[in-house]
Amino acid sequence: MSLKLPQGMTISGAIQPGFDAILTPEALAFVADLHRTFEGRRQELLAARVERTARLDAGERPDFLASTAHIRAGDWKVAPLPEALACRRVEITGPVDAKMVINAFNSGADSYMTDFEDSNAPKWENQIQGQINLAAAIRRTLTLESNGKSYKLNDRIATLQVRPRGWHLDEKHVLVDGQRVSGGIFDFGLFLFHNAKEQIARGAGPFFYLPKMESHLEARLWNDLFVRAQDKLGLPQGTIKATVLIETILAAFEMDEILYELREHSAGLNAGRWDYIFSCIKKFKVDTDFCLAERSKVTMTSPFMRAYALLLLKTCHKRGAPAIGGMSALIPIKNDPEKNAIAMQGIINDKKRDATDGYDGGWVAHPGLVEPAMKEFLAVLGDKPNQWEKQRPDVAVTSAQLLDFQPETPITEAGLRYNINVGIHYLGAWLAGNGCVPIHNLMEDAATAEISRSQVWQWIRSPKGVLDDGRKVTAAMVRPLVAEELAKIKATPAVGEFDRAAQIFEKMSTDEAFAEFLTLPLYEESTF
Ligand SMILES: CC(=O)SCCNC(=O)CCNC(=O)[C@H](O)C(C)(C)COP(=O)(O)OP(=O)(O)OC[C@H]1O[C@@H](n2cnc3c(N)ncnc32)[C@H](O)[C@@H]1OP(=O)(O)O
Ligand SMILES: O=CC(=O)O
Ligand SMILES: [Mg+2]
Repeated sequence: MSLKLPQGMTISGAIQPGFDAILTPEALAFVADLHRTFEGRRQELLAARVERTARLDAGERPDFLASTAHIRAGDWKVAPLPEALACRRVEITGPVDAKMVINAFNSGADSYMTDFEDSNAPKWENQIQGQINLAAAIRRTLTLESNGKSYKLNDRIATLQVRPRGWHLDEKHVLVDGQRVSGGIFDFGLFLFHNAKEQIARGAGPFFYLPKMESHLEARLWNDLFVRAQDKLGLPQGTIKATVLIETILAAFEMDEILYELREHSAGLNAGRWDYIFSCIKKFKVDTDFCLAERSKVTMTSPFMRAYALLLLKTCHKRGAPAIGGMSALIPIKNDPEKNAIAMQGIINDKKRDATDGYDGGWVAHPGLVEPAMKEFLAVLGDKPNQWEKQRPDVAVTSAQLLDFQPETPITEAGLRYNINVGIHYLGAWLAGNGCVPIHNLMEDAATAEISRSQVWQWIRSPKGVLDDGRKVTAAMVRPLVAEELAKIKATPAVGEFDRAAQIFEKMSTDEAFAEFLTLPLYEESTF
């Protein structure tokens, strides 16, 4: 099947039946316009990340910006939100395949964040089929027959929010004037073009989640993109609403500024804890003083995570914006009631803490978690849809608290093996086109896997990368463990390209250079 493409655009992805309904000449022309208008700025902002990294590597430490002190001190609020975004006690998230989409919409959650990002491997087919699924779901025509089960949408479904890819990712199958299009612009542009008017007519949307930003200038780029997109499509300015994930340590110092940049389009902030931990490791990876304990010991009650969560909450409510909690990686455990009860208690504790702090809602990974999470928010909110009015004058978070990276211990052989095992398993699944998998009874996606692989890299290099029995973590220690953990994974029924994944994992952990994102070399490597 061939497509009619706008001038200057080429598409190398296979055009399967039905893809032409999404890749229409008009929608592609809209994407090309956004690309031509904003690609220069995206590249400048990506270059600014590289410069900032060099300064951090040389010992600079982030702080609240002097140049934007007036914004932090100012008395302003974000624009009022539509009714459809007032109640977000439980938000379920998940990748864009048809079964997940239907199950998430029907899950009983208030909201559903559909994910072209952390939980989705950006295979060309996943991206376009995901757009097809969402367009059909919005029009209430999405159905599926699978494994003898019939899936269709309930009368009452969750409010949709869409997470496009972050600024660092390209869509390699689509070139405009010989340049790759930004993955985020591609996902956002196609979704908005096909669905904005339909969603407005139905009373909810278009709403987005924006990932992995590192500065308020990156938020300004999204805002400018929204303004142009609304103009081009004849949508009233301010129609688009977006929640920003604060999931980098640098963005934590610019929460007010990010809300301010997006104030006509803001739907608040979300505490994206997994990428946040990864970002801390990445940004301070060469600091010989910095070294976090093994993954399982770094939690929302660790000092730097607690400071970040409270600052996010306080900032949002001061600005009249929702504060949404992140996701525990715990998921229901089948066939083991005891372990399952412990996992459920973990979810309960997580949501209870967020709700009691003042958060308006939080994310869950699985439909089986909607009810327990909802119970904790209902216990605090009662009949109210949110607690935006809850201010936290008692909270005063300093730079030092945001940078108080405890705990540093323990690092055990089991923790090292765990990181290697999860890293290989996740990479293997991703290369096979699956961006979210259960591993050792936890949800693993691109963000959680980043922690695993970056810890191994850092422990090899940091003088503090020492096991609790006194052995220094080294490349020579890691290499045989890679082989052993690979063998364990291959002995399970798990599906993935594990041999290749183990090679990539070993190279990424032992190479001198640190790969900025796991998904960048993987995307180039992948056959999709
Ligand atoms: C760091 C971050 O970015 S967090 C946000 C990104 N991560 C996510 O969104 C996590 C999404 N969650 C998932 O992908 C899955 O829950 C997994 C991979 C963790 C576990 O999946 P599974 O092993 O298939 O779970 P399980 O077998 O218990 O699923 C039971 C049912 O629930 C469905 N289900 C599970 N998770 C979800 C979900 N998030 N949304 C919708 N449906 C879901 C399954 O499709 C299955 O449906 P079926 O009974 O009709 O066949
Ligand atoms: O996207 C969420 C995160 O925790 O990372
Ligand atoms: Mg994330």
